[in-house]
Amino acid sequence: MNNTILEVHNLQFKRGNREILNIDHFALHERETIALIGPNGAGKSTLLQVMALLLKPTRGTVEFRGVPATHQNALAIRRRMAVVFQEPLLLNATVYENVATGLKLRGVPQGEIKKRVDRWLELLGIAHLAGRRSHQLSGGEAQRVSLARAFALEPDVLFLDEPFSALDFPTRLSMLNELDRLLKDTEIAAIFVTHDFSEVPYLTDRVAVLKDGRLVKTGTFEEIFKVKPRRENYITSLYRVFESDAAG
Ligand SMILES: Nc1ncnc2c1ncn2[C@@H]1O[C@H](COP(=O)(O)OP(=O)(O)OP(=O)(O)O)[C@@H](O)[C@H]1O
Repeated sequence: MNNTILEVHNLQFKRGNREILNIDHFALHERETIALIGPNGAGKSTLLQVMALLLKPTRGTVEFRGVPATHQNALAIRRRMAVVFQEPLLLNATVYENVATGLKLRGVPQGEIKKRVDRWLELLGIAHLAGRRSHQLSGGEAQRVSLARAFALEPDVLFLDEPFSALDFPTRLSMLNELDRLLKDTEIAAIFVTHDFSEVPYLTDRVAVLKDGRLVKTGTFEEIFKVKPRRENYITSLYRVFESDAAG
């Protein structure tokens, strides 16, 4: 496929002497959603942060639309990306200001900022919270703000690091469905990190399995799990994906 938006080559990431990641090649394509899964400590968050240019690899390259990231172009590339973390990390300000701030920093004109913020607060069902300060929000509301902030940036790539793991089950389910719809509508490419297999069928064109810092499998949901993706809880049947280390 030549519609690659983000790609890593010959990647190694070390903390001190300890190798955390060692990945020959991994690519995200335009409009694609990849679920990055693996056990605790496999290196999922680290890989996400390396791909989002928040951590510098010890060796190897991250390419954005075929251009290797360097010290000189990293900021410009990062402005084409947005990250949503497990903790919403909101500013101590109103919901509106939280969504608007990134746009101000990017020099988006005032009128356009208002249009975009209003649109995304509406789409995420939090328009009524625009004037509410961040510390007065529930966990689910705060994560909606965090998603609105990311989508309002109109990124080319969205990184999601276990964004819903702190939410209760019904909230998580509705957020997964909404996020799936928003990604389809906007055609933003995304990497979604989760260690909860029940989330995988919601946001997946392909699945990448990371174990001990290595990519042990990539493929469609069916190729990886040998079952059709259905939006229900697969927890027990899906553990077999970790039984083999064969790359694929
Ligand atoms: N700041 C840090 N300093 C030292 N080691 C770290 C740091 N952050 C992560 N690690 C180590 O790097 C390895 C990979 O961590 P990472 O958070 O990327 O894994 P993960 O797959 O996202 O795990 P989880 O599912 O538990 O979130 C782990 O062994 C972890 O202990």
